[in-house]
Parts: sequence; structure tokens; C-alpha cells
Amino acid sequence: MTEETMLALDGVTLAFGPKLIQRDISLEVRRGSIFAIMGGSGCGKSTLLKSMIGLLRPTTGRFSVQGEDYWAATPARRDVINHRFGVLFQSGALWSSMTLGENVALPMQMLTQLAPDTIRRMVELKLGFVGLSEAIDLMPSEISGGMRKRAGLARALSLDPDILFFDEPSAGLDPITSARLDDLILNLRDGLGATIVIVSHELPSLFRIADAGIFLDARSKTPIAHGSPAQLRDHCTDPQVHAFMTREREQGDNNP
Ligand SMILES: Nc1ncnc2c1ncn2[C@@H]1O[C@H](COP(=O)(O)OP(=O)(O)OP(=O)(O)O)[C@@H](O)[C@H]1O
Repeated sequence: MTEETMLALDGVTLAFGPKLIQRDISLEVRRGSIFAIMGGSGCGKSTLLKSMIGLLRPTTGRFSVQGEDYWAATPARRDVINHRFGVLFQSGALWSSMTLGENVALPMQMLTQLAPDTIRRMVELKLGFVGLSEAIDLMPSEISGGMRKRAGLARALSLDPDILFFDEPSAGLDPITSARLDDLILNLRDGLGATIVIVSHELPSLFRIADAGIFLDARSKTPIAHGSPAQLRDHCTDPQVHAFMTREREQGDNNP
């Protein structure tokens, strides 16, 4: 892992019209790391993720990608930056009327000049990476929730992004399927050198995969802790953070 900063927020405030969601957010995501956005329900995790994909403009502060001020860039330049982003939404967000292969091919067909043969080979590669080679001609309704998540991941990888965003990737998955998805996320970091931002409530997954993170507080509407999940668990003295990060131990589970 190098020390280069890939994504940075500096003094960012996020709001929907007059409704303040979070203020004073400063963070850095290092290249080739997995960064977790943590906090209780409704504190603004997905909203923060949205702002880091360029879907929500901060009301104050700066969002930069490899040092480049995202919102100061021209729309054309922002498009170029956006092509570096791959996003996996909670549901997998597949088109229900298309096969998995067609779903993964769609971004390439819409946004590149690649020949159909090349696209087909790329689709096979992406589906192979997530272990779904055999499912290329199946419809989303014919596969399980875990498979849909993996297909969504294959589609997120369609344009070879180097920065990936995951919103609750393990939500609704059983622990084994969830651990398999974690393996894939770790492969993306370790095998492809991807930079990854993840919103998750799943403590086993967070402890296993995240290198760094931020903890948002709903009441004060500002971040109250920075660090990896394990650092927050072991060293953070804030009672709310401590309670959140040790929830699992109280349930009798043992994590590193
Ligand atoms: N488009 C919107 N317009 C107005 N308010 C919104 C919008 N999207 C989200 N909110 C509000 O922003 C707040 C934060 O929502 P967000 O989904 O970011 O929280 P979260 O931490 O991801 O929650 P959860 O863990 O429950 O998914 C909530 O009060 C939500 O109602």
C-alpha cells in the first residue's frame, strides 16, 4: 500500500436543501486501501458515499480525486474522473429484463467503442472474476441474492475502474456468502490495486477488510472518530463508537 491520497474531503458539509446531514468532514483515502464509512442508522453514511461519487455536491468544503478539485473541474473533465469510479449499490441494481452478460456489457456498449467480440470477452472475464462464468445467459430473477450482488460487482468492474464504492454489500446475505464477497473485495484491493470505499454495518466484514475509516455521529451531525475498525474498537474512548464497535463481542463472537 502506498501513501498516495486517492480521494480527499476537506471541511465538507453535506445537506439536502435546508436539511443539514453532516458538517466538517475531512478524510483521506489512500490508494490501494479499503476505507469504511461507519455510524448508526440515518447518520449520513450513504449521503457521504454519494458525495464521493460526485452525485451530491457539498455545500461547503472541497472534494478532490488524486489532488484534483472535483467540483472546480469542467463537466467534461468530471466525466473523465467518473469513468474511474465503479459503484455497487445495495440491491446490485441489475436490469431485470437483461441477462447477466447483457447487464455487464451495457456500460461498455454505451461508453466505449469496443468491438462486440472484445466486449463479449471482457464480459466473460468480469463474470469469471466473480465466479459467475456459467451464469452469463441467466436472468437476474433466476439467481440468488448473493449471485446478484456478485453480478452487480461484475458490472461495476465493467469499465475497469480503479476506485470502487460499495453501499452495504453484505446486506441481506448469509455469513458464508458475505465472507465470499469480502474475499472478492480483498482480491480487488490486493490483486488489482483498487481503492475502495465501503458503507457497512457488518462488523465481521469491517474488521476483516477495512484499513481505515470514519465514524459519523447522527446527533452532532459530524464525524466523531477516524481510524480502522480495529483501532476504533481498541482505542476509541467515545462511548457511542465503543458501543458500536464492540456490539459483536457482547454477542459472544470473537474477532481479531
Ligand atoms: N434525497 C434526500 N433528500 C432529503 N433527505 C435525504 C435524502 N437522502 C437521504 N436523506 C436523509 O439524510 C439522512 C441520512 O441518510 P443516509 O441514507 O445517508 O443515512 P445512512 O447513515 O446511510 O442510514 P442507514 O444506515 O439507515 O442506511 C436521513 O435523515 C435521510 O432521511
